[in-house]
Amino acid sequence: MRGRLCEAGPRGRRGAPLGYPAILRGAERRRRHGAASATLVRNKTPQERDTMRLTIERMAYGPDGLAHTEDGKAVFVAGGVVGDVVEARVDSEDASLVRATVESVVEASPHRVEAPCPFVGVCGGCPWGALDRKTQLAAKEDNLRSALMRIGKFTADEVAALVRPIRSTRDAWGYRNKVELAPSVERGRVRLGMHGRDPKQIISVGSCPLFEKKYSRAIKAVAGALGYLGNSRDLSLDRVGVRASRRTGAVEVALWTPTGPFPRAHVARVLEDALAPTGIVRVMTKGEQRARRVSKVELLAGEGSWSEKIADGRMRVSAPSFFQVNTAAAEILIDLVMDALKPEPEDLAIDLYCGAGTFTMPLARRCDFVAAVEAYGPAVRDLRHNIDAANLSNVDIIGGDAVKEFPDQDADVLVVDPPRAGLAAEAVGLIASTSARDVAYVSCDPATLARDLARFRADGTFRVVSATPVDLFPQTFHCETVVHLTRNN
Ligand SMILES: C[S@@+](CC[C@H](N)C(=O)[O-])C[C@H]1O[C@@H](n2cnc3c(N)ncnc32)[C@H](O)[C@@H]1O
Repeated sequence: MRGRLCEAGPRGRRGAPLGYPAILRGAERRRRHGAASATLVRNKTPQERDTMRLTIERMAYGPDGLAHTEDGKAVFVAGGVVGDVVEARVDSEDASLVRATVESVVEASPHRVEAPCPFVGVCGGCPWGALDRKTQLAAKEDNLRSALMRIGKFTADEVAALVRPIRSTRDAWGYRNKVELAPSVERGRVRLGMHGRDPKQIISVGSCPLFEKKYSRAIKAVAGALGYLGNSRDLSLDRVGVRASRRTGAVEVALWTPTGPFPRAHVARVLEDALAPTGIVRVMTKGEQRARRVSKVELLAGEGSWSEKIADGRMRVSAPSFFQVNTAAAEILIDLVMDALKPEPEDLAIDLYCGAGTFTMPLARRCDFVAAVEAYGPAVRDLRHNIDAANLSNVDIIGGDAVKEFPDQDADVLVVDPPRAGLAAEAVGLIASTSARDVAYVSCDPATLARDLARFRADGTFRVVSATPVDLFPQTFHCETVVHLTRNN
């Protein structure tokens, strides 16, 4: 196995991490399975579990490959890559679908590659890491087309005309400016690792090839320092965020804990010795585990927020605020939004779900005035800071819900970038009530995007000009899309 970047973890036969399918070769394959075939067979394993031989037909919108049983039932196959013939163990089955996990690859797909991490398929970070990039990109385009047809009810001809080729950056690995580590206790010792495919499982890794290459040491240093400290003191860590920028040199460690006593000075000293980050903060939360709210961000050492250069500006982002995890690909989003809106110096703009200002700042540099709406307090404060630091005085920052606090001012151009849930149902009518000539919809979920585009179509004020997928998250099924809508005449 090339380039073992991750250090420890669960291992199966031949030293492969558990969950990582064995690829059978030549005689061994023929002995165990006969000639590879696309037909499904059901055998009992020694553990009396059903296994199936399946051909993976395509990648699902999710971590798995998709296959079908002989009677046409969909099978979501963990560890399967489009084109593989696999022997898969059935994990669950109901009336409509089967979930299965690859036990062995009988016939490896020509699209299968060796990933630079042995935890592909075990760790939740890069479920498509064993699939070549070209096929990943094609699968993301297909998934967008499929959502627009199935959910948005666009015809195949309409979709063919609307969906542009996917845009991507060169970095297929090492692109993430942020990772999150979670604590676990193994044999009485505290460890920090990544969430597994099964989110309850924590995978101890020494580094992650998705994380910013220049700071590949950071994960091991933070996990080692906090694991060491956690064995002698109760840190009550919920999670630890590490953000790093090769452009500014900023490295921030954010420790998420409930309110209460915390060995601040000790933690800061140990982390500074281990990593010398530019900032260490503690994000204090309160409330029940599932619905914890941030009550305060406490500075432990250095700077209280992380900084990044993006497009023609610089942004500061505090630990709880959203920031696009792939800065170079986020610049493609900004270009696509500006290409769609073509803002003019006398234009009024609205930026809904604006975060810390990724689109607000480029709009403010090009337009006369921008009204920017964001619900999350820390992001509103970051936006205020970013606008001031950039000497921009033409932005009205509105803290609140994008629908309830929809700006009173009119707009010539408008951008929306909602979370995965997409737009609130009332948003389409509110957007249609402005005189905006063009709208850019930035989406991280093809399904809710397709639903919302159907709503725009039903409303009739705007029509879709183009939908451009952007590969913001290589090695995963996630895909960002920028849609350009223009006013119907
Ligand atoms: C996908 S992020 C985009 C942020 C920003 N446009 C960017 O690219 O950095 C979505 C943002 O919407 C905010 N948000 C979530 N629900 C909201 C709501 N109902 N009204 C306004 N903002 C909301 C989140 O806090 C988050 O900052």
